[in-house]
Amino acid sequence: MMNDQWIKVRRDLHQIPEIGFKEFKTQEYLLTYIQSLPQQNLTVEKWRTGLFVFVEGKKGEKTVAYRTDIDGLPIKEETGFEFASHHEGYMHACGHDFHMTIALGALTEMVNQPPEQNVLFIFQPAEEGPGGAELMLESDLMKKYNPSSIFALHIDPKLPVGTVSSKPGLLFANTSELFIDFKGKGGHAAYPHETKDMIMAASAFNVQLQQVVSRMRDPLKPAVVTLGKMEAGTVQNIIAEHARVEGTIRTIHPDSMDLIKQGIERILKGIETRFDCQTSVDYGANYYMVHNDAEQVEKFKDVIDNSDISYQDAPEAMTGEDFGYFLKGIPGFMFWLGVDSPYGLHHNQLNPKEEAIEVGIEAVTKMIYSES
Ligand SMILES: CC(=O)N[C@@H](CCC[C@H](N)C(=O)O)C(=O)O
Repeated sequence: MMNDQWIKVRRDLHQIPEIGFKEFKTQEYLLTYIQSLPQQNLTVEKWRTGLFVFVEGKKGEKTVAYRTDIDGLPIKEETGFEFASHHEGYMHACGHDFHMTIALGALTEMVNQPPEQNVLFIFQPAEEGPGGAELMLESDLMKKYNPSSIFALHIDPKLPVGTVSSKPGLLFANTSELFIDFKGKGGHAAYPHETKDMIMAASAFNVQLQQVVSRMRDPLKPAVVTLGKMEAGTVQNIIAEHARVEGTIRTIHPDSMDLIKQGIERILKGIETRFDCQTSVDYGANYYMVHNDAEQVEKFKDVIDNSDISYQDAPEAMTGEDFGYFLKGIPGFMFWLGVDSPYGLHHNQLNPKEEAIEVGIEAVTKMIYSES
């Protein structure tokens, strides 16, 4: 396929973003495309809203796995693209439309020119949450295919097109979601002394939360705590009886995660006493760090050095990726693919350059063909 045909696939997928475990149209689109390929060395199996696609190699002594994520985000797209999301309030703002297109491109090449070794393409749901990787890793299908190595990519808006980047060891952080509810006695805005104001409670919590990283965490162990959403109240003249904050915790060291959670819970105890209210905390999805296998990264570097693509050493990032679970079970790595967008990941105007699709397909296929 020429690049403009891949651009069409990317744009088709861009129009149908769906959130974790609801990727029904996406799965259908992927299946329709995959079923249009010659099927002689292919086995396609559904797993919830994802897919396992096995390509039998010529020797077939071992299996290398390549994973793409397939879900979108609950963000209202503001790109103004003619191919913008058809799903109001949802957008492929993390590049999974690119990731899927590149996986389909690499799969097509594997079908047309079978590799020496088997390849397992994993189309994984729910990367943004609640997490599909850990469940897929534990699935019977994964046990059946039992890959000996695994890799994946993520688009990088800050890198130029034609560049990939990775590093041995830690690439992405450990993450935990954070959801906290505050409940108290609401009431008339004119009688604050008869109420427990949950806007005040949540606001006081947010201010104290900043001290978890600045005062409770070991400064030599990097961490981030961010609240991305806050909701409270019903109308301007009623004191809110309920407030909710939603956020994420990121740490480089797995043990810092527990300490930060303990710090949050201590602050919440204080908030309960001070505001005479109840709080409840839920840590949602927790992702294990992405820790790259040094040998696999070295091999990838060699493969890229023998191509027109440039390789850069990547810094560690506070991004999270449940691909880390696959790497906990199988040696492998993740790399960044340069897409040169003025807007970053999770931005409503993310605009990755489509020329990067071909670069991604080349990097992935070259890595797979290097398995002799
Ligand atoms: C690559 C990327 O942007 N990944 C997401 C993963 C989200 C994990 C989870 N929902 C959380 O917020 O902890 C990221 O936000 O880094």
